[in-house]
Amino acid sequence: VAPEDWCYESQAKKISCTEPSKWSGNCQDKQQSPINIDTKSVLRNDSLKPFQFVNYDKKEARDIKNNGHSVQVDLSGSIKISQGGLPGTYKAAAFHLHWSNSVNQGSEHTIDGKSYAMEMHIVHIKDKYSSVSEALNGDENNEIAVLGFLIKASSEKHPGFSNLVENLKNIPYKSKFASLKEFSLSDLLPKVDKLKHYYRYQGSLTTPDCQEKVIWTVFQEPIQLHEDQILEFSKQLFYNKENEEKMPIIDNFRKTQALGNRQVYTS
Ligand SMILES: Nc1nc(-c2ccc(Cl)c(S(N)(=O)=O)c2)cs1
Ligand SMILES: [Zn+2]
Repeated sequence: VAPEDWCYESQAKKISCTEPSKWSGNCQDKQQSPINIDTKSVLRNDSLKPFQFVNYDKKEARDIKNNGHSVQVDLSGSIKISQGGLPGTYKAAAFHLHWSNSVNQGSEHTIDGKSYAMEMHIVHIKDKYSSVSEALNGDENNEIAVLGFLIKASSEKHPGFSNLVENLKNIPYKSKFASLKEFSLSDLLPKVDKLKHYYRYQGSLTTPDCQEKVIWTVFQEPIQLHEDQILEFSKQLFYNKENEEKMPIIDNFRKTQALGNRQVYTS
Protein backbone atom coordinates (compact mmCIF):
# COMPACT_ATOMS: atom_id res chain seq x y z
CA VAL A 1 0.00 0.00 0.00
CA ALA A 2 1.45 3.37 -0.96
CA PRO A 3 2.45 5.25 2.22
CA GLU A 4 0.45 8.36 1.30
CA ASP A 5 -2.88 6.75 2.19
CA TRP A 6 -1.75 5.71 5.62
CA CYS A 7 -3.91 6.96 8.49
CA TYR A 8 -4.49 6.73 12.23
CA GLU A 9 -7.15 4.51 13.89
CA SER A 10 -9.48 7.51 14.34
CA GLN A 11 -9.67 7.99 10.55
CA ALA A 12 -9.78 4.28 9.64
CA LYS A 13 -13.18 4.12 11.37
CA LYS A 14 -14.60 6.58 8.83
CA ILE A 15 -12.77 6.07 5.55
CA SER A 16 -10.86 3.22 3.94
CA CYS A 17 -7.21 3.92 4.59
CA THR A 18 -4.24 1.95 5.99
CA GLU A 19 -4.50 1.93 9.79
CA PRO A 20 -1.41 1.65 12.04
CA SER A 21 -1.57 -2.14 12.58
CA LYS A 22 -1.28 -2.51 8.78
CA TRP A 23 1.32 0.21 8.04
CA SER A 24 3.91 -1.16 5.58
CA GLY A 25 7.64 -0.40 5.08
CA ASN A 26 9.58 -0.89 8.32
CA CYS A 27 6.53 -0.30 10.51
CA GLN A 28 6.37 -3.91 11.75
CA ASP A 29 10.13 -4.10 12.55
CA LYS A 30 11.76 -4.31 16.00
CA GLN A 31 13.22 -0.86 16.81
CA GLN A 32 10.11 1.25 16.43
CA SER A 33 8.98 4.55 17.95
CA PRO A 34 7.34 5.88 20.02
CA ILE A 35 7.97 3.95 23.25
CA ASN A 36 6.95 4.15 26.89
CA ILE A 37 9.91 5.40 28.94
CA ASP A 38 10.14 3.48 32.21
CA THR A 39 12.16 5.92 34.27
CA LYS A 40 13.30 3.18 36.69
CA SER A 41 14.99 1.23 33.88
CA VAL A 42 16.82 4.11 32.18
CA LEU A 43 20.62 4.18 32.46
CA ARG A 44 22.49 7.39 33.21
CA ASN A 45 25.07 8.10 30.50
CA ASP A 46 27.53 10.86 31.35
CA SER A 47 28.52 11.29 27.69
CA LEU A 48 25.05 12.75 27.08
CA LYS A 49 26.25 16.35 27.40
CA PRO A 50 23.97 19.40 26.96
CA PHE A 51 23.03 20.24 23.39
CA GLN A 52 24.63 23.08 21.46
CA PHE A 53 21.69 24.90 19.83
CA VAL A 54 22.68 27.13 16.87
CA ASN A 55 20.24 29.82 15.61
CA TYR A 56 17.44 28.49 17.84
CA ASP A 57 17.03 32.11 18.96
CA LYS A 58 16.95 33.44 15.38
CA LYS A 59 13.60 35.19 14.78
CA GLU A 60 12.13 34.33 11.36
CA ALA A 61 8.70 34.60 9.77
CA ARG A 62 7.79 31.07 8.58
CA ASP A 63 4.86 29.34 6.92
CA ILE A 64 2.69 26.84 8.75
CA LYS A 65 1.14 24.03 6.70
CA ASN A 66 -1.57 21.42 7.18
CA ASN A 67 0.13 18.34 5.66
CA GLY A 68 -2.93 16.10 6.06
CA HIS A 69 -1.47 14.28 9.08
CA SER A 70 -0.24 17.11 11.26
CA VAL A 71 0.64 20.79 11.22
CA GLN A 72 4.17 21.46 10.01
CA VAL A 73 6.60 24.39 9.95
CA ASP A 74 9.60 24.03 7.60
CA LEU A 75 12.86 25.35 9.04
CA SER A 76 15.96 26.82 7.41
CA GLY A 77 19.09 24.66 7.44
CA SER A 78 20.96 27.45 9.27
CA ILE A 79 19.36 26.12 12.46
CA LYS A 80 21.57 23.36 13.84
CA ILE A 81 22.23 21.14 16.85
CA SER A 82 25.41 19.40 18.00
CA GLN A 83 26.77 17.76 21.20
CA GLY A 84 23.93 16.16 23.17
CA GLY A 85 25.57 12.77 22.60
CA LEU A 86 25.11 13.18 18.83
CA PRO A 87 27.88 11.89 16.52
CA GLY A 88 28.09 15.26 14.74
CA THR A 89 26.15 18.33 13.63
CA TYR A 90 22.55 18.04 12.42
CA LYS A 91 20.53 20.71 10.66
CA ALA A 92 16.85 21.41 11.29
CA ALA A 93 14.36 20.40 8.58
CA ALA A 94 10.92 21.03 10.12
CA PHE A 95 8.81 20.71 13.24
CA HIS A 96 5.31 19.25 13.64
CA LEU A 97 3.03 18.15 16.47
CA HIS A 98 0.86 15.24 17.64
CA TRP A 99 -2.32 15.70 19.72
CA SER A 100 -5.78 14.51 20.74
CA ASN A 101 -9.13 16.20 21.49
CA SER A 102 -8.62 15.70 25.21
CA VAL A 103 -5.68 16.79 27.35
CA ASN A 104 -5.27 13.33 28.96
CA GLN A 105 -3.67 11.92 25.83
CA GLY A 106 -2.09 13.08 22.56
CA SER A 107 1.64 12.57 23.06
CA GLU A 108 3.48 9.76 21.27
CA HIS A 109 6.03 8.93 23.97
CA THR A 110 4.73 8.16 27.45
CA ILE A 111 6.65 8.47 30.72
CA ASP A 112 5.98 5.66 33.22
CA GLY A 113 2.74 5.02 31.32
CA LYS A 114 1.65 8.67 31.49
CA SER A 115 0.55 10.33 28.26
CA TYR A 116 0.91 14.07 27.81
CA ALA A 117 -1.53 16.31 25.94
CA MET A 118 0.70 16.86 22.91
CA GLU A 119 4.20 16.22 21.62
CA MET A 120 6.28 18.48 19.39
CA HIS A 121 8.97 16.99 17.14
CA ILE A 122 11.78 19.08 15.71
CA VAL A 123 13.19 16.92 12.91
CA HIS A 124 16.91 17.31 12.10
CA ILE A 125 19.06 15.58 9.46
CA LYS A 126 22.83 15.05 9.34
CA ASP A 127 24.49 18.25 8.11
CA LYS A 128 25.70 16.58 4.88
CA TYR A 129 22.10 16.00 3.68
CA SER A 130 19.77 18.59 2.17
CA SER A 131 16.39 16.89 2.71
CA VAL A 132 14.67 14.36 4.95
CA SER A 133 14.19 12.01 1.99
CA GLU A 134 17.92 12.20 1.20
CA ALA A 135 18.70 11.37 4.84
CA LEU A 136 16.28 8.42 4.67
CA ASN A 137 18.33 7.03 1.77
CA GLY A 138 21.35 6.84 4.08
CA ASP A 139 22.01 3.46 5.65
CA GLU A 140 23.01 4.47 9.21
CA ASN A 141 20.54 4.26 12.10
CA ASN A 142 21.17 7.90 13.08
CA GLU A 143 20.62 9.80 9.82
CA ILE A 144 17.82 11.73 11.53
CA ALA A 145 17.76 13.28 15.02
CA VAL A 146 14.34 14.17 16.40
CA LEU A 147 14.03 16.40 19.47
CA GLY A 148 10.80 15.47 21.25
CA PHE A 149 9.08 17.92 23.62
CA LEU A 150 6.16 16.79 25.76
CA ILE A 151 3.38 19.34 26.19
CA LYS A 152 1.09 19.52 29.22
CA ALA A 153 -1.99 21.60 29.93
CA SER A 154 -1.60 24.53 32.30
CA SER A 155 -3.75 27.46 33.37
CA GLU A 156 -1.29 29.83 31.71
CA LYS A 157 -1.47 30.82 28.04
CA HIS A 158 1.92 30.29 26.30
CA PRO A 159 2.69 33.58 24.51
CA GLY A 160 5.25 31.99 22.16
CA PHE A 161 2.60 29.66 20.71
CA SER A 162 -0.19 32.28 20.43
CA ASN A 163 0.45 33.30 16.83
CA LEU A 164 0.81 29.67 15.69
CA VAL A 165 -2.43 28.67 17.47
CA GLU A 166 -4.32 31.70 16.12
CA ASN A 167 -3.35 30.72 12.57
CA LEU A 168 -4.68 27.14 12.75
CA LYS A 169 -8.14 28.35 11.63
CA ASN A 170 -6.50 29.58 8.42
CA ILE A 171 -5.21 26.12 7.44
CA PRO A 172 -8.25 23.86 8.02
CA TYR A 173 -7.60 21.55 5.07
CA LYS A 174 -4.71 19.48 3.72
CA SER A 175 -2.09 21.53 1.78
CA LYS A 176 -3.31 24.87 3.18
CA PHE A 177 -0.54 27.34 4.19
CA ALA A 178 -0.52 30.42 6.42
CA SER A 179 2.25 32.91 7.19
CA LEU A 180 3.29 33.26 10.80
CA LYS A 181 4.74 36.40 12.31
CA GLU A 182 8.45 36.12 13.05
CA PHE A 183 9.37 33.90 15.99
CA SER A 184 12.31 31.79 17.12
CA LEU A 185 12.31 28.13 18.12
CA SER A 186 13.49 29.28 21.56
CA ASP A 187 10.17 31.20 21.90
CA LEU A 188 8.44 27.78 21.88
CA LEU A 189 10.79 25.73 24.07
CA PRO A 190 11.59 25.51 27.78
CA LYS A 191 14.54 27.65 28.93
CA VAL A 192 17.82 26.23 27.66
CA ASP A 193 19.07 25.43 31.18
CA LYS A 194 16.07 23.09 31.56
CA LEU A 195 17.11 21.18 28.43
CA LYS A 196 20.11 19.49 30.09
CA HIS A 197 17.91 16.55 31.15
CA TYR A 198 16.72 14.25 28.39
CA TYR A 199 16.08 10.59 27.50
CA ARG A 200 17.91 9.02 24.54
CA TYR A 201 17.21 5.85 22.54
CA GLN A 202 17.47 4.38 19.05
CA GLY A 203 14.24 4.30 17.09
CA SER A 204 12.25 5.15 14.00
CA LEU A 205 9.95 7.61 12.30
CA THR A 206 6.55 7.31 14.00
CA THR A 207 4.85 7.64 10.59
CA PRO A 208 5.20 5.41 7.52
CA ASP A 209 7.54 4.07 6.29
CA CYS A 210 8.78 4.03 9.95
CA GLN A 211 12.44 3.83 8.89
CA GLU A 212 14.68 2.87 11.83
CA LYS A 213 17.08 5.75 11.26
CA VAL A 214 16.19 8.11 14.09
CA ILE A 215 18.28 8.92 17.15
CA TRP A 216 15.56 10.04 19.58
CA THR A 217 15.75 12.65 22.31
CA VAL A 218 12.79 13.22 24.65
CA PHE A 219 13.30 16.15 27.01
CA GLN A 220 12.21 15.73 30.62
CA GLU A 221 10.99 19.33 31.01
CA PRO A 222 7.53 19.69 29.41
CA ILE A 223 6.24 22.74 27.52
CA GLN A 224 3.12 24.19 29.16
CA LEU A 225 0.23 25.42 26.99
CA HIS A 226 -3.21 26.58 28.10
CA GLU A 227 -5.87 23.90 27.64
CA ASP A 228 -7.65 26.11 25.09
CA GLN A 229 -4.45 26.43 23.05
CA ILE A 230 -4.10 22.62 23.05
CA LEU A 231 -7.74 21.95 22.07
CA GLU A 232 -7.54 24.44 19.20
CA PHE A 233 -5.55 21.89 17.13
CA SER A 234 -8.35 19.27 17.10
CA LYS A 235 -10.99 22.01 16.67
CA GLN A 236 -9.51 23.79 13.65
CA LEU A 237 -7.61 21.15 11.66
CA PHE A 238 -9.05 18.56 9.25
CA TYR A 239 -7.29 15.70 7.45
CA ASN A 240 -9.14 16.10 4.20
CA LYS A 241 -8.97 18.46 1.24
CA GLU A 242 -11.34 21.43 0.92
CA ASN A 243 -14.38 19.81 -0.77
CA GLU A 244 -14.18 16.40 0.95
CA GLU A 245 -16.12 15.20 4.02
CA LYS A 246 -14.76 17.02 7.08
CA MET A 247 -12.62 14.78 9.32
CA PRO A 248 -10.97 16.54 12.25
CA ILE A 249 -7.33 15.70 12.97
CA ILE A 250 -7.73 13.94 16.31
CA ASP A 251 -5.40 11.36 17.92
CA ASN A 252 -2.67 11.71 15.28
CA PHE A 253 -0.30 9.85 17.59
CA ARG A 254 1.06 6.31 17.14
CA LYS A 255 0.66 3.87 20.02
CA THR A 256 3.82 3.03 22.01
CA GLN A 257 5.88 0.20 20.49
CA ALA A 258 7.79 -2.70 22.10
CA LEU A 259 11.20 -1.67 23.47
CA GLY A 260 12.64 -5.12 22.65
CA ASN A 261 16.36 -5.33 23.52
CA ARG A 262 16.90 -1.56 23.41
CA GLN A 263 18.25 0.44 26.35
CA VAL A 264 16.95 3.94 27.12
CA TYR A 265 19.58 6.32 28.49
CA THR A 266 19.25 9.55 30.40
CA SER A 267 21.58 12.54 30.50
N1 LIG B 1 3.78 13.35 6.41
C1 LIG B 1 4.32 13.37 7.65
N2 LIG B 1 5.59 13.05 7.95
C2 LIG B 1 5.82 13.16 9.27
C3 LIG B 1 7.12 12.85 9.83
C4 LIG B 1 8.28 12.92 9.05
C5 LIG B 1 9.52 12.66 9.65
C6 LIG B 1 9.57 12.30 11.01
CL1 LIG B 1 11.13 12.00 11.75
C7 LIG B 1 8.39 12.20 11.76
S1 LIG B 1 8.41 11.80 13.46
N3 LIG B 1 6.91 11.76 14.00
O1 LIG B 1 9.01 10.48 13.62
O2 LIG B 1 9.15 12.88 14.11
C8 LIG B 1 7.18 12.47 11.18
C9 LIG B 1 4.74 13.57 10.03
S2 LIG B 1 3.42 13.85 9.01
ZN1 LIG C 1 6.26 13.38 14.98
